[in-house]
Amino acid sequence: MPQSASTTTPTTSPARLMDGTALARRIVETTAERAAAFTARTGTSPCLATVLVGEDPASVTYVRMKQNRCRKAGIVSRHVALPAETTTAELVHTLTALSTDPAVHGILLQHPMGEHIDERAAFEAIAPEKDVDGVTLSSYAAMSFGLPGFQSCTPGGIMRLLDAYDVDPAGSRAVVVGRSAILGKPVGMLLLARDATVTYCHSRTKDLGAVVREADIVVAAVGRPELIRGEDIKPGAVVIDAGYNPGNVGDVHFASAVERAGLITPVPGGVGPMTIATLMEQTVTGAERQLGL
Ligand SMILES: Nc1nc2c(c(=O)[nH]1)N[C@@H](CN(C=O)c1ccc(C(=O)N[C@@H](CCC(=O)O)C(=O)O)cc1)CN2
Repeated sequence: MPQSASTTTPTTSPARLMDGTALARRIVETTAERAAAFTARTGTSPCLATVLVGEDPASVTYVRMKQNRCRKAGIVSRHVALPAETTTAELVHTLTALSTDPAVHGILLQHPMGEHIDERAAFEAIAPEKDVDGVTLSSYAAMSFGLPGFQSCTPGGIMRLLDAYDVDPAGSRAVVVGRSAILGKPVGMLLLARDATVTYCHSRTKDLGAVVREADIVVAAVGRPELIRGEDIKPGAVVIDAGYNPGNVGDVHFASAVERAGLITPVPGGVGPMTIATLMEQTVTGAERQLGL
């Protein structure tokens, strides 16, 4: 029976790890079966277009990881590499072309894209039915109302992890540290849609530690290495570390947090693999929907 995060018993033993690698592997296996069935029925494979502006080394790595996972899942990947000086208009043109190409079922625009680009204009050039990374306003509306639609991949992956570990957000106090468009904001919306009481913290939040100490579920999504420390974790809380920092360091100081949390995601091996598994799954869902299957 799902456990409400607000009723998990405070613990004095180290937290249980939430194994994102294992869950992601199972999701990709199931996705590969669905992709094979799609190919058998339609004579064409699900296709994900990845778009990268510039050559930021971390982004290059993430896109490569997505392409590798596509191969495992039986998804064709088509990559569009654009120079760093690409304008918003040029990027919008590329995304519009992919949006109208019937051979492409999903579009991933790697983030960040460079300060000169109007990020919202770029994301909105992705057709909602191909928005398998959950970044358009249409997808945000679906997430905030708890309606079917594509979820932002890291937030969607986090919700899957909570479900897999029988954590029911309903009635719990969830604190999201960070308010980015692809992570903090949407994960808060998904938690709210599942009846958590959600607080967002950000750079202007006063006494961050005091707010975090109230949380039954903490989602750290701010991109500040080891910002959240064990002393700020309520005993028995569920701690989700969604921080991507150089050197595979999360936003949570793992060694101290693991001593207080009830459940905790490691970095690496927690939220990261779930991000890509969610992308694979949603790409096949997009392909199925577009062909009316
Ligand atoms: N358009 C998007 N841009 C970005 C997203 C996103 O979901 N959509 N998320 C992040 C980065 N990211 C994917 O793009 C990502 C980061 C990390 C991982 C991951 O699996 N990390 C591994 C460790 C990897 C390693 O060993 O080098 C882990 O945590 O276990 C996946 C995806 C920003 N941009």
